[in-house]
This record gives sequence, C-alpha cells and structure tokens, in this order.
Amino acid sequence: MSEAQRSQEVLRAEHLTRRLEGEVPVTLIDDVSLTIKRGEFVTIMGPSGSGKSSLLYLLGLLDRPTNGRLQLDGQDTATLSEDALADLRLAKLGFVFQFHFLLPEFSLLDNVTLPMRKLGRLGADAAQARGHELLDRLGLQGHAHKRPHQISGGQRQRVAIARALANDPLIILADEPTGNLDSVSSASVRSLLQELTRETHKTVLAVTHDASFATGADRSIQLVDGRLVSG
Ligand SMILES: Nc1ncnc2c1ncn2[C@@H]1O[C@H](COP(=O)(O)OP(=O)(O)OP(=O)(O)O)[C@@H](O)[C@H]1O
Repeated sequence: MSEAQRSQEVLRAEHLTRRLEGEVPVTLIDDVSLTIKRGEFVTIMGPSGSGKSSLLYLLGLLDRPTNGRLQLDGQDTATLSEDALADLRLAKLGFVFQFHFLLPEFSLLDNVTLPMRKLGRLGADAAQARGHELLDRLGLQGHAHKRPHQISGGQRQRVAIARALANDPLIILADEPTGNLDSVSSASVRSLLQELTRETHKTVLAVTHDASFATGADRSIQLVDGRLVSG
C-alpha cells in the first residue's frame, strides 16, 4: 500500500475482538477487520444486540479490545495509557449519543466551548468565537446563552453535534443520534451530519436503525452476532 493511500485511512481495525469474561463469557465483537477513510460517511447497522454500540465504543477508544489492533490516524492505540487515550479522544474524535449529555447548568455556548477549554489549543476569546460560529452553523444563532432545558430535543442534539465539532475532530462517532427525535428533527440531524462530510471532509461513523441514514451513506457496515457480514 502506498503512503498516500495509507494517509487516507483514519481508522484501521484488524481482527478486533471484545469478550467479556465471567461465568458465562460473552463475545460482543468477534474478529472484525475494517478500514475507514478520510471523509467517508459510514453507517453501522444490524439487529438489536448485534454489537453495533460495542463496535463504536471500541473504534472510539472508549473501550479496549481483548484481541486485535486498532490504529487511529496511523497511530497504534494498544500500548497507550488511559490518559493518552483520553487525550487522543479529545483531540481527534467527537461523539454524539442518543442522549445529548449536555451539562444542564451550563449555557449552550459553554457546553460547546468546554472541550476547547479542556484541550487548551485556543485562548478564551478564540474559543468563544468558535463556539458562536459552530452554534450559528448548526442553526442555533440567538440561543447561545440559553440552557439545554430551554430548547427542543432536536436543537439539543444539534448542540451536541456542535460540541462534537469543537476541537475540529478527524472523526465524528454517533450512536443512534436520531433515536430520540421526531421525524423532522431526525431528518435535520441526518442531513447535517451528511453535509459535514461533504463540506468539511469530516469522517462520520454512525450507528443507526434508521434506513434513510444508510441511503445517504458512502458505505454501510452490517453486523450480526458481533461479526461483520458486509461493508
Ligand atoms: N456489559 C455487558 N454485559 C453483558 N452483556 C453485554 C454487555 N454489554 C453488551 N452486552 C451484550 O452484548 C451484545 C451487544 O450489545 P450492543 O449494545 O453492542 O448491541 P447493539 O447492536 O448496539 O444493540 P441495540 O441495537 O439494541 O442498541 C448484546 O447482546 C448485549 O446484551
């Protein structure tokens, strides 16, 4: 493989396996190998309990495999400490979950600038300016100083996307991002994520039950019983 091809890869999983030991051992993910390229919009689909969230957690460095290797942006992650993994997540990954996980006592702007303040790359003024820019981009202009309970569920999810974009991540990982939304808000969140891949060349990896998500995706990964069956 040439260097140029390799640099297009943002994630490379080789034989990833995640087993839970115990009286009755459970294999959540079973020998999954895949590569994700820069700018791809990939959905992860499959029946309930097939391991979609487990795979996303492994790919998002929120869990460690029992076997196999994972490279993020060319870096092997196996030997990294918990702190180093947290730093890598903060700098290179953005997460959107089914529940927004916004901090209720913080304004929307503070929720969005929090990851920037943690990373410390931008000064306070630049972080505020970027926070406003992201909220505006996501159709939340005029709401920056509201708190999460003062806006709708669809708007909260858009704030969660703005927060995921805060540190200009390489990859956005989304776990059922439209699972709690009505159909209109779902469509808006879906098209926002799709626009992001087109406009900013972000890579999006989304677990979803929503077939219309897959229609607009570059690729759909199918899981059954923790195994990759296509994609
Ligand atoms: N901590 C755990 N202990 C025991 N079993 C677990 C644990 N976490 C997940 N599982 C099991 O592993 C399997 C995969 O779970 P996972 O949540 O990854 O599936 P999923 O495809 O995302 O499901 P859903 O679509 O219902 O959210 C399921 O059978 C689940 O019950």
